[in-house]
Amino acid sequence: MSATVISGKELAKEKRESMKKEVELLKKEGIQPGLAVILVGEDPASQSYVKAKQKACEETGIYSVLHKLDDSITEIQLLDAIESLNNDPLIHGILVQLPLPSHISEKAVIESISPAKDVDGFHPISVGKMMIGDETFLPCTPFGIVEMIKSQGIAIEGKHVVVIGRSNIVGKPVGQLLLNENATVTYCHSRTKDMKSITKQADILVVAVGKANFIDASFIKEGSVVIDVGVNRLDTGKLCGDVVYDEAKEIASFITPVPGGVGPMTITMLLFNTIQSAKKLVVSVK
Ligand SMILES: Nc1nc(=O)c2c([nH]1)NC[C@@H]1CN(c3ccc(C(=O)N[C@@H](CCC(=O)O)C(=O)O)cc3)C=[N+]21
Repeated sequence: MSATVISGKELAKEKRESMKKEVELLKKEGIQPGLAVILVGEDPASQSYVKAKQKACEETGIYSVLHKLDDSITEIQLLDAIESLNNDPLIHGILVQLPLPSHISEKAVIESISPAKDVDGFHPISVGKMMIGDETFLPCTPFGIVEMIKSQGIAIEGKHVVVIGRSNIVGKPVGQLLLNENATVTYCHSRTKDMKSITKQADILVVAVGKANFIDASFIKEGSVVIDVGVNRLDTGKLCGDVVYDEAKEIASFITPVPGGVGPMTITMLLFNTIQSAKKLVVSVK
């Protein structure tokens, strides 16, 4: 039997429609959610992601500003730009597009963003709160993945989740969020021995490696849920995930496609976090 395809694109569309209504109501209260995106340099992939984020803001009624900075900028200049956005009352969310040029410390930059405007959820304060289950901005890709799983009525509690990848922006936090939902979580990574024997036990397999065709059908348990976080641009220009989709689709019960899967949900949760941030301000003004 062929798996049910979880369309991130469709779910994103639904969520963005209801967020648009929420933004209209907020505007009536005199507040328009505002997102600032900082892009350093000319990387074509980063440029296209940033464009997609801006378009999504526009469609939802969120105010967005793009700060395009030359890649010769110094770290101090970038930190100054962030500081002025931290103090800008029209801005509720700040996103610095990663990766940054190698002469700039990503750690210093992330830590300079006010935790109150950290809509990416990358600041150590946000990460710590997520870890202990306190309310905070959740990182957009992991948050989007949890929403996709829940949208299908799939129970997470008690399930064996296997995450392949341990990056700070996807692998580690997606495991933590699913643990918070009472899953049993195992992490696999480049030093894992006999990865297949572990992934074969996964009820929910999250693949965040960044290598095209890394996971074929032989790694997947019959009837499992396969979440493909990979965004790999092939030489042909085609975008593909980390999973051999056509094979996996015949074994899994649910699968996310690339494109049209996790990517559009990442942007949607960024909009969600920006609206949440603006709402906190409304409450504090009242
Ligand atoms: N501070 C920061 N926050 C991020 O959230 C962040 C980042 N830096 N750096 C880069 C990654 C990557 N990322 C994606 C978002 C959407 C799609 C997306 O919507 N992809 C479409 C296809 C897009 C295309 O065709 O190129 C899809 O999968 O259907 C992909 C990748 C956010 N990132």
